[in-house]
Amino acid sequence: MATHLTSNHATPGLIDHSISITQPSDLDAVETLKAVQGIIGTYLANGTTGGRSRIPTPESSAIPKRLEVDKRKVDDMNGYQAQIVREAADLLSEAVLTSSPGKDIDEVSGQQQTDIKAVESEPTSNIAQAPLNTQNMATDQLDRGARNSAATNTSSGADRMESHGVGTRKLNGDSKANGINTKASPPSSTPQPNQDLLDLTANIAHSISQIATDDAARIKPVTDTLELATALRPPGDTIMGWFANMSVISAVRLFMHWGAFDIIPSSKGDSITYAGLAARVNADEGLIARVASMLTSSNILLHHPTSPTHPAPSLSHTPTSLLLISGQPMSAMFSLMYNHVAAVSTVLPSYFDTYGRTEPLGPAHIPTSYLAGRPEEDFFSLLKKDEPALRNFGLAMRMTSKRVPVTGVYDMTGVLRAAAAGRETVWVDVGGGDGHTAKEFLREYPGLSAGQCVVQDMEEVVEAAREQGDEVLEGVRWVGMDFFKEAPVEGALVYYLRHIIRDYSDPVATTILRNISHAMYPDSRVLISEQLNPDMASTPGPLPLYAAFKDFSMLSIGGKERSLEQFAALADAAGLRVSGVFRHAATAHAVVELALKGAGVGV
Ligand SMILES: C[S@@+](CC[C@H](N)C(=O)[O-])C[C@H]1O[C@@H](n2cnc3c(N)ncnc32)[C@H](O)[C@@H]1O
Repeated sequence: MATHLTSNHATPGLIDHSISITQPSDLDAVETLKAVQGIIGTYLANGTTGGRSRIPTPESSAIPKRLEVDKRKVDDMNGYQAQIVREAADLLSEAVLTSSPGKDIDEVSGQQQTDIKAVESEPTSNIAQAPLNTQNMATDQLDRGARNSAATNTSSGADRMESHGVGTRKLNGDSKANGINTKASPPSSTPQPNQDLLDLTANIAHSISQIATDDAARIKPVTDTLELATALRPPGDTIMGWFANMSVISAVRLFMHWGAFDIIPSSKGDSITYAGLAARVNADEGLIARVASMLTSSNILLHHPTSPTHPAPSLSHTPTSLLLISGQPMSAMFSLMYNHVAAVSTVLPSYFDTYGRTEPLGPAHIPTSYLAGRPEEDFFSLLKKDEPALRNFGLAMRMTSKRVPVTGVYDMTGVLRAAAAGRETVWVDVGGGDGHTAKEFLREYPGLSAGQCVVQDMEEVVEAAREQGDEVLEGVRWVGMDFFKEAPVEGALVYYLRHIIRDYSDPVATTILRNISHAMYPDSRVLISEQLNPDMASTPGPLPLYAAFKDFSMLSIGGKERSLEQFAALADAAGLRVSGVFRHAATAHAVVELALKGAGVGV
């Protein structure tokens, strides 16, 4: 993965490094989005000229009240692309024609017009290879766009059209998202496109141009696409959608519990009859059909009616259901989320009635341990006593390294310099689990040797990891410890905490950091690698939904996601200071670097 490191000294005294990823683009998706933009662009270009409408009147239009898809462009595409373009054009034309041009538009300086040609004429490769300052600017705008646009997730589609439309975007200064020029043009009495939706489509196209094969970079366009869908969906359907989701989750849970995903043949083209599956899981065929219906309706499994190739109704896997087969990290994560978020949600009201309406302080007396009937335990001590659950947790953590970047965020120059100079202990992975993240660093940076690395975790975890005998980790020093009580390795260059601090409340997180601070040398650094929330007080609009959900789910175990200001407060309480911030462009993930207060330049 090629990365560019840039520094942005926006906050005095704080180094803010932003990573932009230069990757090959997903051309099919980009072309599709560009075609959608082209349609919107054509509509806009025809729609207003100096205030005079050039849109054909409904009577003279061959396809009245619909955007006319450029037939030649669609014919050039493959069937799937063409279908997406037609559907998008239909959806957008509905939104365009149903959104009210009145109040919002009058409040701003006239209808804005997106100059889509600027994007269309720029080859995708140019977008990916644009000068760094341009890329970072675009990314920054995208991030702000995501935050602003996430506002709509909490309001109904109808509210959104009225209160989060053109006017809001304009007021938030977000009308030039992604470097796409917007021009003011006089208001027109003709029904006008909703600029917010057009900006969002442009955002999506831009984000897709940045993605390659890693899941992390796909999150942004997916989130924006969901927002687009939310904006276009009638409000009642949004709520009905939640009900449907609840049933999907129940059905997935049942199929996992019955081992049904494991029994459906996983090789391409293979299927199993409903009757066959029912027999294998010892269930009634009618029951299997009803549960499976939730999964086929939501495109998790594929239904095959009776046909020459399927003598009886059958089921087969999709790429999604393959991830739910036991032993897959995503399947492990589903169990984790089900047990510690979905199931815990049923006791949250009584938990807060019992403990008071305050953030859980932890590490014990958290919603998860309350549900388990052992409130005096903390999350990990509960896990330690349940061997399958502990194994499942370790497996689930592997999934997070696929979706959230491990390497490629922090600038490793100083680390590699210290490694080359022969420093005894360069890297201590605190709460490093089975060493899967240490392994990624060792693979990515051959200059760092296993003997210079330590992986610390609870005794039980370290024992199990050692037994795995992973080749890449050979030579790594494994240390069983309790980070609430100690930091047994002194003077390492880096104390790396990935997804540790977020598991705990402020007082507990401070204890962990303070213990580490006692082991640090003046040039040592703590690296906190996790989600970095925007500051709620100064950011217009709420968190992106994905970021909010991650924070809310941490509530169950007494943890939280934090902003830079919150990390700075933690650091201060632990005798440390924030010395750098390294953001990942495609996700909300970052590495926050801490140094001892008063220590000079280090890494
Ligand atoms: C959320 S996981 C993160 C694992 C890994 N850093 C990653 O990013 O995948 C938290 C880790 O902290 C470890 N842990 C929990 N309590 C601990 C304690 N008191 N002392 C040391 N390690 C602990 C857990 O066993 C687990 O491996």
